[in-house]
Amino acid sequence: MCYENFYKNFEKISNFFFAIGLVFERFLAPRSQFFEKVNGLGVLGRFSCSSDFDLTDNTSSSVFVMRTRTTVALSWRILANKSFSSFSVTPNRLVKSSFGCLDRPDIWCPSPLPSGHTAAEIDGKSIANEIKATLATEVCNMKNSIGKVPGLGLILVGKRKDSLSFVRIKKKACEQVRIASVIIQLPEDCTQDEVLNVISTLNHKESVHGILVQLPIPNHLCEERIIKAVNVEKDVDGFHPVNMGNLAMTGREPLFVPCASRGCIEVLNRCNVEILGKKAVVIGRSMIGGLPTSLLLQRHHATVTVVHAFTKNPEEITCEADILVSNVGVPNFVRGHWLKPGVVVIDMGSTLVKEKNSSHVIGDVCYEEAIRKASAITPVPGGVGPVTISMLLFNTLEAAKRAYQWTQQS
Ligand SMILES: NC(=O)C1=CN([C@@H]2O[C@H](COP(=O)(O)OP(=O)(O)OC[C@H]3O[C@@H](n4cnc5c(N)ncnc54)[C@H](OP(=O)(O)O)[C@@H]3O)[C@@H](O)[C@H]2O)C=CC1
Ligand SMILES: Nc1nc(=O)c2c([nH]1)NC[C@@H]1CN(c3ccc(C(=O)N[C@@H](CCC(=O)O)C(=O)O)cc3)C=[N+]21
Repeated sequence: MCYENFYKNFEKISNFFFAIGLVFERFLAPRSQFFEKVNGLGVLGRFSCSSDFDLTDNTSSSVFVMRTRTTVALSWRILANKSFSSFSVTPNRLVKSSFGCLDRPDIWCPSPLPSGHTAAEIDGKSIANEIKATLATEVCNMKNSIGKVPGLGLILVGKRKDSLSFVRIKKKACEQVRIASVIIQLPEDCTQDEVLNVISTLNHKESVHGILVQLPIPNHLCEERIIKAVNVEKDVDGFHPVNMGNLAMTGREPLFVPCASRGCIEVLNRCNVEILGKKAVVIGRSMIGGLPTSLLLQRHHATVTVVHAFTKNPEEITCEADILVSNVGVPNFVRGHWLKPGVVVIDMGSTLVKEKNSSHVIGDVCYEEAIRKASAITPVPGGVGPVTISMLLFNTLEAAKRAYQWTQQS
């Protein structure tokens, strides 16, 4: 009875919100900067006023309680003037609620974004330039104070076009911030020992503070042994099992965090995207991309789901994400209908595609479709890739600072 009385009043209020929300959404929102807040009200109303349940039944009552709590939480968020992305955490699948399992289909669908909506394009190049400017100053200060600069050794086995291109980009970035770099190229058919010898030489070289073996390497070589051979203190890729293990363990600090994953968090932070408590879905679980990114997102207190090649119906998982990271290497893999409206998309895919005489890189996400749904998205090229490179420079400077026990103040 108590519920019923409360519900009657509650429904009146929520219907009122719903009506206002609809009016704004239909007539004013397309021209109003206040759409985000108003849409939130529409969502709130729509969420709470759907009355397809019977209050006499216990399960429905618990749903009602859940709706009430959600609505109160949403109201608080609206009043607290939070951003649109905050609304995207609305639980739209009551069936999965911990408040009781209902054998019902979805009863609320997110309202569509206004027609003509396009996501904010995240400018990774500018972010990378900002980071590089700070790093360049620090490298210069180091040089002036102790007469040393950080050094990076890049090992490239074989002649893969994409690897060659990535290594060149890394070397050029080093030059921009005055980090010394050396590329050591080995033939496709080199032996395991030859690679290990090069790593050992660089491990002992005082002027080299970071070592990177460009991946993938030819199949006859043992990736595991090669990565393990890099001195943990020079492992600027963060792929050494000790660094990766420490990343996975709460309370432990890896010496280096993989550059792409750090780049992903850097992009989210700089775009003021809240990570804590958000649903993040990472597509891919490779050592260089998906796995460390999922670990790092957990460290930032996101609730993380990993999608991989054996995941059934991946779109059912991705469409719940507030933050979606894709690291697969298949162009246009992620389609528009895989996304929840308002999601923030980080496209880590970077596949080199040949076209007649030229070649260019393509991401994993179908950009044209995604911009109709996402609130923000990293393009390819010019998104998270350049930030990844700047994180490699950051890690190399960190390695040198540790080696010389040098800090800005000293
Ligand atoms: N921008 C950046 O900073 C970086 C970009 N990259 C780019 O990311 C892409 C992936 O690289 P890399 O991690 O080396 O590739 P890998 O091939 O090592 O890993 C690909 C991942 O995608 C998963 N996958 C493959 N097919 C599917 C599918 N149909 N559905 C769901 N998941 C699938 C695989 O799952 P499973 O494990 O089950 O096989 C695997 O975990 C490349 O384009 C690369 O250039 C990589 C690192 C950094
Ligand atoms: N040991 C190792 N460490 C890596 O970090 C590593 C690796 N191996 N193997 C391959 C992947 C891939 N990766 C990219 C980094 C930057 C861009 C990048 O800067 N992309 C530019 C475009 C590049 C272009 O135009 O060719 C952009 O997106 O704007 C892309 C991909 C690092 N990886």
